Amino acid sequence: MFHLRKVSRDVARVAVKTRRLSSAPERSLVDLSVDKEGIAIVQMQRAPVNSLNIELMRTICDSVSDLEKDKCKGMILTSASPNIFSAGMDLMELHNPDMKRLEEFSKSMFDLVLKLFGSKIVTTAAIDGYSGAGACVVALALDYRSMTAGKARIGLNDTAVGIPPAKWVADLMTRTMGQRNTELALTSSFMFPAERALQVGLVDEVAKDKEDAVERCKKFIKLYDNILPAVRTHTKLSLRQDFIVEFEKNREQYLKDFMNTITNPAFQNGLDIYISSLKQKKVKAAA
Ligand SMILES: CCCC/C=C/CC(=O)SCCNC(=O)CCNC(=O)[C@H](O)C(C)(C)COP(=O)(O)OP(=O)(O)OC[C@H]1O[C@@H](n2cnc3c(N)ncnc32)[C@H](O)[C@@H]1OP(=O)(O)O
Repeated sequence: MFHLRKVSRDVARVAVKTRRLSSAPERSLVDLSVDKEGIAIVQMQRAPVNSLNIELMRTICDSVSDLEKDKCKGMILTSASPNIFSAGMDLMELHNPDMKRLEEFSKSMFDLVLKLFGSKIVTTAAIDGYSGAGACVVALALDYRSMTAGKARIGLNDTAVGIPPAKWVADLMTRTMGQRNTELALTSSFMFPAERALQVGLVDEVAKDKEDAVERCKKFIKLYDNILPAVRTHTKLSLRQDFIVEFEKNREQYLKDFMNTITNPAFQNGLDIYISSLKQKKVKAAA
């Protein structure tokens, strides 16, 4: 039987005072700070929309590794962009890609999802704005999500972009929302406002603004204050092991499938149109 007791975590190295790690140039895509309680804020700051390119994904991944090494209590993934959590995968990485870079991109995406999903620390997201496709996948890989009410939307709109969701993506969503809700969400590419996302289990709480969303994440992380970190991690990972093992087993195939989808001329034609429509929207808005 596990003995649950109040533990004094080894946060001294990280929590003596609020620390910023964003001064190093390779860290400029995220602002990373740790408060005196050992809770880290990993704030994406790849303007304008935090689209996930190789560098941003690697930076988030490395930040989480650092926080694990430092035995942080938990992390909150958030965004510096007002009204946007992240626009998902960087469409420019997918548009007429260089094959070597596309392979690196796919690997970085897999590494990030596995790092977050299998992280030893408590992982949360404060979602204050749009969180589509790849960004929704990233959020789903975390332990907890709070999302602001209002204009923010979250969902896996892969089918709308012309990407049939991979089995692992569907599995990840099913673990959180169940089979029926996942089927509806994936086939329709529905983008959920916070209240609807809460109803289907896509997010855990609705917040009134970003500050409230961050506070809710902190409160969630602190729920574990009375649980031994090693026991919590062991329990989490044993419950997630099936997904991780299956992913590692099929990783090469997932890579091939993703690369085949992206390099398919029909997908590239659709992407041309999609990117033009994004640019057009901007032109129309400016007119
Ligand atoms: C784990 C992976 C498995 C799942 C695979 C997932 C694949 C994907 O993630 S594909 C990406 C899906 N994302 C989208 O479809 C979002 C598209 N973007 C939008 O709907 C809107 O841009 C927005 C709601 C995010 C923001 O709207 P807003 O009006 O504030 O800004 P815009 O003027 O539209 O955009 C500003 C600027 O950013 C460019 N941009 C937008 N999204 C992306 C993106 N995903 N990748 C690259 N660039 C993006 C947009 O074209 C504008 O660029 P310019 O300033 O140069 O015109």
